[in-house]
Amino acid sequence: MLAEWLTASLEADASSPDRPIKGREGSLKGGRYRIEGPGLLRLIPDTVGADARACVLSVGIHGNETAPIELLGDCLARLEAGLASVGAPVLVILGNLEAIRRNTRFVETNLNRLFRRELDQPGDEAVRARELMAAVDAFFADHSQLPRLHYDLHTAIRDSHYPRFVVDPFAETRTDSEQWHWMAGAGIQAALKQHQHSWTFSHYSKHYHGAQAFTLELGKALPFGHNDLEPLEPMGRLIQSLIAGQLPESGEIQQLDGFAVAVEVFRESEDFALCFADDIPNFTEFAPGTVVARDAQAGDTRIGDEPLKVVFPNARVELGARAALLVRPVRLTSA
Ligand SMILES: O=C(O)CCC(=O)N[C@@H](CCC(=O)O)C(=O)O
Ligand SMILES: [Zn+2]
Repeated sequence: MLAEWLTASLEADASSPDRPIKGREGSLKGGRYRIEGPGLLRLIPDTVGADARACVLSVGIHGNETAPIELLGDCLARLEAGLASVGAPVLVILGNLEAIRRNTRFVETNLNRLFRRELDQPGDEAVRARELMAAVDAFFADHSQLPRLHYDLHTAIRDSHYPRFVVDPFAETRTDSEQWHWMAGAGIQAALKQHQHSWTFSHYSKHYHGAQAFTLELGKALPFGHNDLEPLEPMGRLIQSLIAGQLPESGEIQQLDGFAVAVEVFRESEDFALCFADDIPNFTEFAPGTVVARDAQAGDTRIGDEPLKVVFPNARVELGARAALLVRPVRLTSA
């Protein structure tokens, strides 16, 4: 049943989405699972491992980013087959169910900009954001004695000079350097530190719950069945270690290239354009003086005295939304 949970969540009747599966429980090696609602599953250990974290693992916050869903599906299948065990409490989240069904990034609005407690807007994605925030709040409250962790797994729209990288959301709390070691051990190639609040799902867990929380970009967004999961095997092992309540494989910080956001470009008007080809890879560098964006209201965005690299460029975002990040190299420290 567990391996089918992802499929069952997607197949649930949209008019009564939780009817077929909510409340179902089953046993696993080392513990059990309980289905909490549509796209919400808890793994419950019999005994919590000495190195366990309270882990939130989310996928499908953007509906067309399928590789993380397949990766997590493989981890759940291994659990169900008794090839792996549960040793930590885990909340598994399948984010935007309707967008996954439609293989689209979102239906009405980008779910990954809605994770703020004051959110009062209507619409299906806002309803889902409130459900997911409540699920995370309840989960962390139930495990307040454990360190908190949230990995929100994504894939990027375009190719990248670093196919696998993490975004470290801005927050008052420090990022634990142990995380850089785990990321390096899991085949992550770069880390990008945010400079201001972004109201993404990982930011929610870091800002409101003090969790170690990241958005992980694991390759390029492709439809189900077209993903090459081989480069994600080390990430699969990291996830399996977290579920088992064990310390993951550790790599060297030097294996990760560090970056920090220098400029965030927002689309302020209908008359907005990015001044480079639509298909350039993430982390493409622009020389000082280059105009990278034109906006009828905000004016031109020109690279200043130092070269900057562009990440997540997207001219077709909603008005007021982020259209690109311009980033500079920084050193990741183990302090
Ligand atoms: O490839 C892209 O342009 C977007 C990929 C994606 O969905 N990225 C996340 C990053 C979230 C963050 O900044 O932490 C997003 O845009 O929501
Ligand atoms: Zn995404």
